[in-house]
Amino acid sequence: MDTTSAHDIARVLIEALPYIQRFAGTTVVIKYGGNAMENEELKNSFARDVVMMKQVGINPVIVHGGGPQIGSLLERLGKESKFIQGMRVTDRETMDVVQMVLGGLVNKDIVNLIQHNGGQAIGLTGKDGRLIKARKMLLKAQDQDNPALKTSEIIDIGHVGEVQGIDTRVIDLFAGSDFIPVIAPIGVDDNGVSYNINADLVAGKVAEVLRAEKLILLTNVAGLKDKQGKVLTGLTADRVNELINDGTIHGGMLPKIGCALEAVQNGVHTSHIIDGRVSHAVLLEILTDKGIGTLISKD
Ligand SMILES: Nc1ncnc2c1ncn2[C@@H]1O[C@H](COP(=O)(O)OP(=O)(O)O)[C@@H](O)[C@H]1O
Ligand SMILES: CC(=O)N[C@@H](CCC(=O)OP(=O)(O)O)C(=O)O
Repeated sequence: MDTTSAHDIARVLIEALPYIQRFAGTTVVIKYGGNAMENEELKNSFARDVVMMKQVGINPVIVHGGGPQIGSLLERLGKESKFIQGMRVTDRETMDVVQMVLGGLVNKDIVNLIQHNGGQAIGLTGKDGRLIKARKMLLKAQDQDNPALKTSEIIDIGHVGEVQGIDTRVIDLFAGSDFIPVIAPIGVDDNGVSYNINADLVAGKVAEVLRAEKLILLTNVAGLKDKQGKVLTGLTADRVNELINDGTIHGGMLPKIGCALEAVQNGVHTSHIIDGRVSHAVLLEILTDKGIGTLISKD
């Protein structure tokens, strides 16, 4: 190693020091999904980031998605994926596939990845310790002429749930230990019925109940963009509502921004929508002066 690169390393470590001091002992909830979960190099860089965070005293809690993985198994089984307002229509058979893919394949893959990169991880679904209490999502139909408006008609999308409550006791077990919890977004109701829940919604609620310092949502774009494609940051509720009303925010970004905003209004310090296609995106957000992506705060 020459002196220049040794100096670069020293500079980077020193830049990270105030952030390590500030965030040590806090909880950071990360929604892991998209490209960062499909590309080998990005998978390992994500796992290293999480292991590094834990090592410097931050408590990462991972909530993962897996929509594309569910879709590909359904396709192999000859079943078509159907989404209404961003939610997967989930009949009984689809619910079995969701549980196999999210609770089995994807969850254990992430646990394995973290272990392989030098950390300790435990995989959970919302059924373990009844961590995620769910209820059936009652989806209101959209007005045909104006999709931003909802009608009173309820559409039945099967076993799709929303979070009714999070029992933090299971997660609390890990706070003082070396283990990083990895949570699959499957919930259960009072009658033991299982529900498929959008992973962004679960991450937002988990961050709220844990009073997390940060909620970080990894996605496949550089952040929330304006109509010209410029990434916006430093957003508050008023500005986000303007961007929703003028149509700048639409599609999959709507629920994402919704839970990012709700989280900061319910006690999370900041929410971040960041680019999962960038290697070490999580560490760049947490431990550098510039940060990356879109930051949302209460005021
Ligand atoms: N204003 C916006 N800025 C950025 N992306 C937006 C915006 N409005 C809509 N989108 C769309 O939202 C998508 C992200 O949502 P989604 O695909 O559901 O993400 P993920 O699969 O990571 O949960 C982007 O790929 C983009 O197509
Ligand atoms: C109800 C609903 O739509 N659930 C999602 C759960 C997985 C998820 O949210 O995955 P991503 O974050 O990768 O999209 C689904 O079945 O696809």
